[in-house]
Amino acid sequence: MKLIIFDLDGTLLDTLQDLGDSCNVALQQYGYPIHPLVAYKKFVGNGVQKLIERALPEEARTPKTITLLLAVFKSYYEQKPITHTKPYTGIIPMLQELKSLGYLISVASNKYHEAVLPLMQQYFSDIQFDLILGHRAGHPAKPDPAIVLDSLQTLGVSKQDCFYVGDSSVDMDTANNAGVTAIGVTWGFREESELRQHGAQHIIHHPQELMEIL
Ligand SMILES: O=C(O)COP(=O)(O)O
Repeated sequence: MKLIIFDLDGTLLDTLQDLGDSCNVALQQYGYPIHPLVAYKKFVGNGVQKLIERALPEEARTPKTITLLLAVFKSYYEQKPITHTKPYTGIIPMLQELKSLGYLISVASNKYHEAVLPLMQQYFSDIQFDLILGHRAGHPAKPDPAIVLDSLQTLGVSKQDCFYVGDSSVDMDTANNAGVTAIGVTWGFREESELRQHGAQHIIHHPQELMEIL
């Protein structure tokens, strides 16, 4: 059976504005300069702790400050209604088609696991994902291949039957580190050149193009 593993932020869901807004609220609360949304395209990808670290001025990137801002970020991100997040155009029909053709589908995100689950419930409750994994404390984050290898083991799939789909260098590195096929998507947060430099074996510009590769 073939497994398609999807990254979440920038691949299935456009989460940029809600992430950026939440981080800007935290920055503002402690008197640090905020960023335009476009800057967040480069900050997202290695989990929320890294997002906050990158958003802070270099001299303020201490563990204590990051922890303080992280608490504000999480309370805002988890409590405010998620208003701007949405699946990219064509994602839902593509997922439905994969399921109807018998593929296994899963999510492997660097977003903390507790935030991944409600988002999946809110936007994909009609689609039966076979596994959903966000970043869990004590587990290495992507680009470490552990999350992919765990998924393969849990679902009983071999590497050659696994395709990993993502929008960033972190995703391409993760797929290559795990030894599975790396598919880069250009509708997310990063440039096609970045995906190619990090070993994308295929590049797609619209979700429907995925079907041609599988
Ligand atoms: O939270 C992040 O930084 C990125 O999450 P992702 O792995 O779903 O892109």
